[in-house]
Amino acid sequence: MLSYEDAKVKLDSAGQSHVLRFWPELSAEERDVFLGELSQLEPAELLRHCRSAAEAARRTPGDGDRLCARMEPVEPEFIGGVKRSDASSLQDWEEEGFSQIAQNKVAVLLLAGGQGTRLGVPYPKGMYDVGLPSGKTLYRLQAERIRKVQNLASEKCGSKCTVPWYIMTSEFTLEPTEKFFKENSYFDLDPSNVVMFEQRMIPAVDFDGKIILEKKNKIAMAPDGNGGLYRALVDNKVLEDMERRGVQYLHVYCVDNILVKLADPLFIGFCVKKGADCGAKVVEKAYPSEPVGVVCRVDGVYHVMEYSELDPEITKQRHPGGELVYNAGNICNHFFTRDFLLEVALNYQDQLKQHVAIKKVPFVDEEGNCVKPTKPNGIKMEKFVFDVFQFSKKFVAFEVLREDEFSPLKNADGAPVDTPTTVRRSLLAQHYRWAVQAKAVFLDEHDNPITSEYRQAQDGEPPAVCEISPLVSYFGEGLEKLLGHRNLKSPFLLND
Ligand SMILES: CC(=O)N[C@H]1[C@@H](OP(=O)(O)O)O[C@H](CO)[C@@H](O)[C@@H]1O
Repeated sequence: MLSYEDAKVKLDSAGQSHVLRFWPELSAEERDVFLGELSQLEPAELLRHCRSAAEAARRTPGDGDRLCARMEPVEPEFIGGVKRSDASSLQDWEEEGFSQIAQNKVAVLLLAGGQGTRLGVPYPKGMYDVGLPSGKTLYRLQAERIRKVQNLASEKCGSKCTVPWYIMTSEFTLEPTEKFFKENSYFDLDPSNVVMFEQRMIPAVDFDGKIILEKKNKIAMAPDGNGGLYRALVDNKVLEDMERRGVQYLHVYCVDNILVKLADPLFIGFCVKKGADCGAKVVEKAYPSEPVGVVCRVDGVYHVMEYSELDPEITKQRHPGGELVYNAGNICNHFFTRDFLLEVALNYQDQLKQHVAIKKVPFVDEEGNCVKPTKPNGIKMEKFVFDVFQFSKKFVAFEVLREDEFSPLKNADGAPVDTPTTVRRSLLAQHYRWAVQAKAVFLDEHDNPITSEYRQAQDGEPPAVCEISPLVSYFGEGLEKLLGHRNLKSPFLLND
């Protein structure tokens, strides 16, 4: 254990002596906890971090503007996609994806270290129950899709296979996530194929580069952003684990999209066939200020400009036909080869840009009272997962349909978009469409078939409540024999 003297030297050398100012008031137990936390900080790194946070905070607005000035949209012909490609190419890519899955070469990696501040729940977002008839949480839906895609690949290719599930958590989410998985018997996945690891935390600092104390014996820490992935892969020897299992391709995604297609064979197959080392799924942006990053080029290199750093005027630009110029919305679904990740881990992870988020960070004042600030007082530095695209030798983008693949849970109910209500609706609307496509007939409360006109309603609640277990259908397939020409009453739940 670090001694008080060592901690003092460490903090003094990083210009952070104030961190110990409440030391005389702490109990023996509180001191131990504090020293335990401080022992994890490395002085040189700490100094660099605090300095660069303060510098970056001074520089941010101009920096974003400079990048925006060098942005260009990606050429439409560069983007592959569900609407853009012919049926036989789509089939070809999907078969390729299934074949790679069947050979145990594909894994999924979930980014689940975030605190879900906007959603406002004190537990990991993946544990959220959005109010589906089945009561399934986001984690359960994802686990069941993994089980189903494994089964589909095994059936199609005649060999039993596994899609390992890597889950990057943080200090906030690791314990509850582990507990939740155990309580739910790993959703019937083999626990040895679910690998949880933790990303690093870094201190939040004030505008002068001084570490913020959250309590008298606790530094305000925050996860290092989803780009902390690359460091965490090294810290936790995850790439070695992938090598042992023979995994070559990785589908990385963030936890909050209820429609996520885990290990999507079409996307994987597309990327593999194109010889890509790195890829991103995109959707057409819904409106100029939609909070999604934009896939574009900066100085000719593929890049995602994050919504928080985009000039609002640029987001409003339109082509003469009315379409947004920067239309390729990032849905945080990425493809990487293991070789590419290895190269990033070895050569580039230190070069990843630090993005600055100015936040309200709770702190202790001079008298030792805990204060919840009313205006931003601190800087959290974050790395972004997509900032490695610039190192790619062959980057591809693949456009998918929003109504089929993107509905994220970001905000609490009451907000206009991306709430438990909107994501529940998106899933139920998709399942309703699948059932209707499979020629099911929904009956209204008077036992009359719901008319086709009614069926086509896109906004709001679907005309009937229909939920289909991912264990029955991964993406709408195989439903005709189960639902074709059946009369169904709402709410209808199709379980395995
Ligand atoms: C750093 C990062 O990955 N940001 C992503 C991520 O942002 P959030 O701030 O987590 O909502 O998810 C968005 C899609 O839901 C995507 O558009 C954006 O680019």
